Amino acid sequence: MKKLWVYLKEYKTESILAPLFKLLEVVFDLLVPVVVAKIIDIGIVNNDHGYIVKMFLVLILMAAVGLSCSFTAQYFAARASVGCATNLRQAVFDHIQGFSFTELDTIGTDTLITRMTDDINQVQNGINMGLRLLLRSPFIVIGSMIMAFTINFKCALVFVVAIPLLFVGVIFIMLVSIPLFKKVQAALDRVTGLTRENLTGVRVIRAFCREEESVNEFEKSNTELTRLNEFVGRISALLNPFTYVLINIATVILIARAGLQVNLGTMHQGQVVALYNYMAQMIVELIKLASLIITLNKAMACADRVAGVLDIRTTMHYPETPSAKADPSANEVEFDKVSFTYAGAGASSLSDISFSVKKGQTVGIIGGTGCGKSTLVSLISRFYDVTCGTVKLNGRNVKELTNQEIHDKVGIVQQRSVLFKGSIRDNMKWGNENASDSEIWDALKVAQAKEVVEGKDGQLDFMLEQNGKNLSGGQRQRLTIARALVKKPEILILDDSLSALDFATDAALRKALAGLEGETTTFLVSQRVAGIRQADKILVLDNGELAGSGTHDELMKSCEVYREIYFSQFPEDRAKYERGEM
Ligand SMILES: Nc1ncnc2c1ncn2[C@@H]1O[C@H](COP(=O)(O)OP(=O)(O)OP(=O)(O)O)[C@@H](O)[C@H]1O
Repeated sequence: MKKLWVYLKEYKTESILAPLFKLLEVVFDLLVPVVVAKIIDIGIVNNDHGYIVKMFLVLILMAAVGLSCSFTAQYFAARASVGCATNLRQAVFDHIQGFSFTELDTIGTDTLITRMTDDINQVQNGINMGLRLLLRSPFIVIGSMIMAFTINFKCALVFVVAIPLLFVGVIFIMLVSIPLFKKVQAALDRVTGLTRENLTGVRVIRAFCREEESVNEFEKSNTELTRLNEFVGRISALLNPFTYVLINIATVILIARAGLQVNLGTMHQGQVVALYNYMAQMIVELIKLASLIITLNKAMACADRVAGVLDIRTTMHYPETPSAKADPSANEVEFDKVSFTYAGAGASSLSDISFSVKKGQTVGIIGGTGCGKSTLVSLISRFYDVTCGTVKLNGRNVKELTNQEIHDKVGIVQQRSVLFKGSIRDNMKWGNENASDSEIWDALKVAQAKEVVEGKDGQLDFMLEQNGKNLSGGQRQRLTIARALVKKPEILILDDSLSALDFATDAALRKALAGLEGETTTFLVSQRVAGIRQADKILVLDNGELAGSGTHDELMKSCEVYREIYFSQFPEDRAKYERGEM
């Protein structure tokens, strides 16, 4: 929580001026009953029209000055709250960029989205209301009490009893409702998560006719959110009847006492009206204070959640400068007894993996679903830190390399093709921001995406929509491959990223990759033997373990897991193999 004050400190002047102008407004509000009392006790009692008109003009002047103070306070409060929320949103966004995949997996994107949007909006609202009303309401309440004392001591004692009782009630309800607001925001996370999952997977939902199940699941979460909101609402709503009952009892006692004093001749009617007005002002302010407290509770619960994101420290640290020199004679990539377990997962996804790859080699990685292929390649670009063992690039532990160095060296095309809103050129420049158009076209040519881009209006200037949704799946894949090629990586990883390509394009792409200038080391993750058969080295994974490594021919002889994968895809060869013909 303390962390968030830093963002408000930048708006120190506004944060001081907003309540200050609000207090000025309060001074005028508190003087109104005194002026009204004078109109009654002097103007009306003496039938002095001149005095009444004069005081009436004073009232109008006070209202005008009060209103300008109120506008000015609103202006400063809005500047401070919006500015603080903008800085906070930026800071949270920047902080999230530093998270490793482990932190992102652990906290989850849905809650991050809610915290960056709804939670920060609630904080903004809380700051705005707090700056304007947090001082105003108590000031009016206490001011009314003081003014009541200046009018009549005995009657003012009613205020002295009523006000502490009201505060106790308000604080009690506040303490009960704060933890509940956190639960509401967590339920909102779940609704956001479901909404995201359902909207992004809407095509699959329709294809599997799962609309009804989706609607039911959403309804369940939504109802839970409503139930929690209603529960918190009911508790918070207790504030209003509680304050009303107390204030009305106090008013009745006040009028009874004041009436008695008027009869005794120790008080004027105008003073009774003034006391009643102070009591009425207190009611309005206490109701405002009650709803302010609800808003502030909500804002504090949300601020806690936002601060929770800022409190997360990344577990992955990169050195500022490389702490060792690359050894050109060493293997390009080397895994030494590597094991890896995802945070929070019970079982390890990779166990005791060792292999080495020379510069320029093509490595195929094959294995059944969930055997650890993507996990293995994600360790090369240090998306995760190994649990045991070491991953080396050119003889250096990846942990000794700077972030920039790793990302300059390794180009990875992931299973899911992600493109961003913007022109094709902008997307290609993610690979290398200084890439010329001709370098981009070269990469597009290798990725078999040249024709795709040539067919679009404006070619490299063609605007992609969010996630590249105005392209087909295959077109997206080719563009993501081109994007990785633009930076001319020393190590290129294609993580099952040729799956949406037809056979002819797949073959042409592989040929083009093989003909790349320089010595690119390529990792091809595939479920299809045909896709990796020509590789210099094939790694066969089975349930997180390395079941074999070697060329296709070597593995056909030595690795049963590989043979089984091969025969499942080429069943006609099984008989030949059994007859010893291959
Ligand atoms: N972020 C994650 N958190 C926890 N477990 C994960 C995570 N990602 C993958 N796993 C688990 O790690 C194991 C290996 O997953 P991985 O994605 O590497 O498999 P894969 O061989 O690439 O599968 P596929 O061929 O289906 O893409 C699986 O059991 C999976 O459930």
